[in-house]
Amino acid sequence: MSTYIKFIAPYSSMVTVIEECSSEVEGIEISIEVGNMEDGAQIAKRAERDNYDIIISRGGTAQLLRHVTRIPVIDVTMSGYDILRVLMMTHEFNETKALIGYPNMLSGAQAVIDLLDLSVDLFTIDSIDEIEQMVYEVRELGYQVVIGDVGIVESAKRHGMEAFLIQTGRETIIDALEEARASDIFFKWNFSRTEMLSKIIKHQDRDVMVIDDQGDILFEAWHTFDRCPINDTELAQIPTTIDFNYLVNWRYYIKGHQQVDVKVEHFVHEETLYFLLHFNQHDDILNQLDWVEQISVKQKPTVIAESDPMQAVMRVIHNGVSAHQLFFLIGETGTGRGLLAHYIHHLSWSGKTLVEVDLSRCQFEYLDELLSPEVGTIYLRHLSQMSIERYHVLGRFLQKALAADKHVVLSVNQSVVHQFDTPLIDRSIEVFVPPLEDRPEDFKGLVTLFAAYFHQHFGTSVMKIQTDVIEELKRYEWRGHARELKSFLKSVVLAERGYVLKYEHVKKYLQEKYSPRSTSVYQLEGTLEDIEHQVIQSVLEEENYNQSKAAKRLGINRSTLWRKLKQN
Ligand SMILES: Nc1ncnc2c1ncn2[C@@H]1O[C@H](COP(=O)(O)OP(=O)(O)OP(=O)(O)O)[C@@H](O)[C@H]1O
Repeated sequence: MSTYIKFIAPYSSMVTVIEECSSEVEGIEISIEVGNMEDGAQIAKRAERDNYDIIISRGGTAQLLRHVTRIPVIDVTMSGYDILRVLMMTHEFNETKALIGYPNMLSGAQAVIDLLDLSVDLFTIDSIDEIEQMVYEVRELGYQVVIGDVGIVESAKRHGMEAFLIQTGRETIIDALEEARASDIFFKWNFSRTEMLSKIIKHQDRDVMVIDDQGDILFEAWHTFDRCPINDTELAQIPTTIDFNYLVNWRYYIKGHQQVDVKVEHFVHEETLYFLLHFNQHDDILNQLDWVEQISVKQKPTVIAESDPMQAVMRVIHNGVSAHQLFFLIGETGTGRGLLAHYIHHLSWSGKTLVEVDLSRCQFEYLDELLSPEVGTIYLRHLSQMSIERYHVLGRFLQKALAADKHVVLSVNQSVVHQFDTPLIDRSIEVFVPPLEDRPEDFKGLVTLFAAYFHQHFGTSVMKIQTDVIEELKRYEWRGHARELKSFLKSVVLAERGYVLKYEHVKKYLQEKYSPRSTSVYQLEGTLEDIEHQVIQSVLEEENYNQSKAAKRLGINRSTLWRKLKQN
């Protein structure tokens, strides 16, 4: 793209030199007019209307033009050569000579005069307004010849003096033309970049970024995000992995539980490739499904397994986890199947998410969403409440899940392997989780663990449990297994003020719990949540730990009941 230059020459003899020089600078189209000061100002105004890119002029005229036009004005500053030429030319004259000019021009002139031992005196002016007065004073001082710029020469002539104009040489004009061209390129580049960025802002794109082909950031604006949600390495990879056959490329990043979608558009501007990135936080669909709960298992779950049957369970899990992906945890509700599912997940996928799925309420058309890369283990519950026709859909999903390298854990009350195809079953293990009465050796560990848990979570004071408390607890029938034991213990330790959980105390609570009146007499201690929990436990007991029946009686749905049970 050419640079259109209006050269306003302050004197006519400059025109020929400019014409000669203009062919030596590439990329310019030049139009020359002669006009000093006010005449020059009129030319500049016309040049602005005619859309010239840049004006070049000299000295006082250039200074004046900067006030009358918005087009950039380049000043052809006088060089040492220009001054040297005029001084050499006037050297032969014997008349006394005065060089009048602005300070910047005179400092160079003084050096030339000193070096060549010339007889010229210098007189400084700071503005055009001082010209007349200075020329008058110089004449009064007896000087016969005046050297200077156009304004000074004209004034000297008016005062009847001999005057020599400092002419601009070729090299100075070429310098000015090159400067005009370089400045114009810079202005245009800057202008179009600003225009491009303002277009982006006008579109009100909120989370956007413009990067160049090196991945360097030129512009960024954030609204949903605090800052760029992808890291520097990911950002730098974008330009190198774009398919230019498409106007728009997409990139997806998993950040925690969120998916970040990046729409990448590319465009060429001034021969440079740029990328416009729009960032979107992808709605986490799993979050919206109320039959799915996403859990991050950060710590290895503590599983009490002192008893032989529980040790056998742990051995099966440890030995099977590397070669098997599908686990059937067979046992009654409250025996710890959920805890074991977390444990299995932690063994292989501690950095990923575990999703708990309530099959009784599952929308099967969304099941594939569970196969997203951040999910490590899928824990399926309430299979018995899923309609039998769904088995083949579930079977297909299990195959896909195993192919996607997930672990799947199913908690069931009895063996269901006969419902599935052989290829699936070959990759599965059945783990029989024993009822609490079959593992009395675990009571001590469980009671200690639960007491510590309540101390941590509710600030209860019990730190130590008397041995006969454990023995007493073993004698009772815990139909809700570990969950019921935990719940009972919660009521007891909440009421306890001392550090030691004593036999008499526990005995009293057990009697109340198992007396016919117990279901309607609640401990009105603790928070509203604690009292609610006692009510839930009583109803569960009365319904023989059938959660569906209990939920129905309490007027809440099954998943709410389950969540409430889990909170404790
Ligand atoms: N062996 C164990 N060691 C430590 N805690 C246990 C153990 N077994 C069960 N628990 C605790 O008892 C409570 C009930 O266990 P869990 O929820 O795992 O049972 P579940 O068999 O999954 O029952 P449901 O299917 O009804 O939820 C949980 O708080 C769990 O942490």
